[in-house]
Amino acid sequence: MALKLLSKLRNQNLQITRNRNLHRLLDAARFFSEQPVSNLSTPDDSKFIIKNKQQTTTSSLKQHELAKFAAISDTWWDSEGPFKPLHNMNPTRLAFIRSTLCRHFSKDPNCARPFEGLKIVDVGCGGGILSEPLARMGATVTGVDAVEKNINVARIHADLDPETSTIEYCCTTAASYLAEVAGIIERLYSASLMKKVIEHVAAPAEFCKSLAALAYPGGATVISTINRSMRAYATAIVAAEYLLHWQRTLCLGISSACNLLIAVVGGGGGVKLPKGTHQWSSFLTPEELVLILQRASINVKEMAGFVYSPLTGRWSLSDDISVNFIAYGTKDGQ
Ligand SMILES: C[S@@+](CC[C@H](N)C(=O)[O-])C[C@H]1O[C@@H](n2cnc3c(N)ncnc32)[C@H](O)[C@@H]1O
Repeated sequence: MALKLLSKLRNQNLQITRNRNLHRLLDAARFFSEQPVSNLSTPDDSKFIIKNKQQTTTSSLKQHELAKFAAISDTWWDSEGPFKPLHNMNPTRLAFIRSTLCRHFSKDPNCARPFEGLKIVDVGCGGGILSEPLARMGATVTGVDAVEKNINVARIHADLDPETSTIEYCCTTAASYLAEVAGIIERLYSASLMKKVIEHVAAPAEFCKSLAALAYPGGATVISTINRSMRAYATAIVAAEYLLHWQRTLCLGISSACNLLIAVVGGGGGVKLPKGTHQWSSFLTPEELVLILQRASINVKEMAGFVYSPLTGRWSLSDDISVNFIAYGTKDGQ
């Protein structure tokens, strides 16, 4: 079984930024191929089981996570607020999405509206920070989020510009949305995207299955998330959520030391996040994500990391996937 999976992964011609990463992925594949899919879900899934007449499904919702986003929903478009990291990362993640989707759909990445003719679903769209530029690039965009306040903010903001007012926003989960469109090929998408969401859901494997099913056969999926590494713990949690909070109450000298530490470990992006935004145990390693996606009929073709430069205050794409990373995959079939 493990060997079959390994050779399948090798045959996929996975384009990963470093061979070292490819070996790590294959090693992990050997381990995870022996684990049932349910082991890749968080232990508190049982609280979120929804039963209906036909089947038992595991809901992707973590109510306490959703409450965190609802509480700060009016700050989505404040580029200096809690969502500053997402605003800062946007050009970099859009560059990856533009290059991979243009390659996949044979579009010209250099034209003004490269996504003309593509239907894209942005799952866990929040206030629409990513959905809006996708619409400006010509895509027909649907944004889906489980928090009503987020969807309201996204709708109001998108309506301010005729180019983004075309975005369709729905307050629902990926699974419920899928139940609506399942079996109607015209309602499926060229690409399904999920940015910084999987680390907030209860059942990542189920969630990815819904995400994959929203794309038509031969379509694409792009996912970004945070690696469950020690470095991610140091930067995305300790530095971004705690040190920068303490910094407010400490003297200037210590404050500079905090900044230096954050700059040295990198990846925190020099931004202050609300405490409890992330739970390290909910992060997935790239190896786990590849396996989960594979089981959802998505073959990961390319992966890249995001790194933050404290000198320029900017994010860029890198071969370092130890903290923030993004993956592009294609869906089986034509
Ligand atoms: C960190 S935000 C990311 C927002 C957006 N994708 C971006 O990168 O700009 C995570 C979003 O996922 C949403 N979310 C969490 N669990 C969800 C679920 N099961 N179904 C749909 N949305 C969910 C939250 O409400 C929140 O808006």
